[in-house]
Amino acid sequence: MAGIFKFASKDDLSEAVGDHVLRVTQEAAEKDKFLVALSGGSLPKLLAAGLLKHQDEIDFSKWHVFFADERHVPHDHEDSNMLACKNEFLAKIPGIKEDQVYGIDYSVPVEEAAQRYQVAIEAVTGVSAASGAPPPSFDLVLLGMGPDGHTCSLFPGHELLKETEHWVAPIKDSPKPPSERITLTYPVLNVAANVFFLAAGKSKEDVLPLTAGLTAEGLNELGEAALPAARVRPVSGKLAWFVDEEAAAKL
Ligand SMILES: O=C1O[C@H](COP(=O)(O)O)[C@@H](O)[C@H](O)[C@H]1O
Repeated sequence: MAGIFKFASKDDLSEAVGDHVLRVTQEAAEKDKFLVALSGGSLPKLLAAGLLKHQDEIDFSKWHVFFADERHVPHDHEDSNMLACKNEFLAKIPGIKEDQVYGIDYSVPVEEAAQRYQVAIEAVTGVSAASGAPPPSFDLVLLGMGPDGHTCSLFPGHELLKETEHWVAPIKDSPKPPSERITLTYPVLNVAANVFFLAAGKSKEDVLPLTAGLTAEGLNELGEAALPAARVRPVSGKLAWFVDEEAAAKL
């Protein structure tokens, strides 16, 4: 089972995540690049206060910000995960410049957009998928989870859960609109150095025991039948869940 941190309110949760992000950046102080993947949904709002609180202590100049998943829409579209993150905190942090934030190319078909996003990750990390090298390790991946147990744009029962080759994949039939999206895949998620899930609210209470609360043995037994969020288990990185009391009611 992952480390689970439980809080009385969303504000407390946000503050704790901010403290942990600060700690992780301090631990990576000797690195010249800090690779982050952000999510959309409820996460940008949940994360904002905690992160902004530490904006003078975190060296954002090293940050390269990608999105764990993104909807195939223009950058100023209300469904854009990047826009949500910009509105909530990215645009409020002077240390993060426009060219440190990697949006998808929505002007090309979603398959091409996914491929180009992987190329963008290759360019920043210097790791080439074609060379057969293992995927690069993000320093910090911040994930949300839907009430159905999806995370990123990895949905229960979807073919993409079986992806073993690509780091970024397109999806054209997302059960949650909009239908076209790109998403990081397990090969890259599960080599991250730190994965933090943020989950708050009653709509998550039924799914928390099946994801955050699932033991390693339980995961082994379920195998591919486990919910997408439960299958994010970094092989040597750290996994932590930040949840509020409402979400944790059935844990
Ligand atoms: O569609 C998405 O949903 C998930 C979960 O969203 P939430 O509102 O239930 O937190 C989110 O993590 C993902 O980035 C987003 O594209």
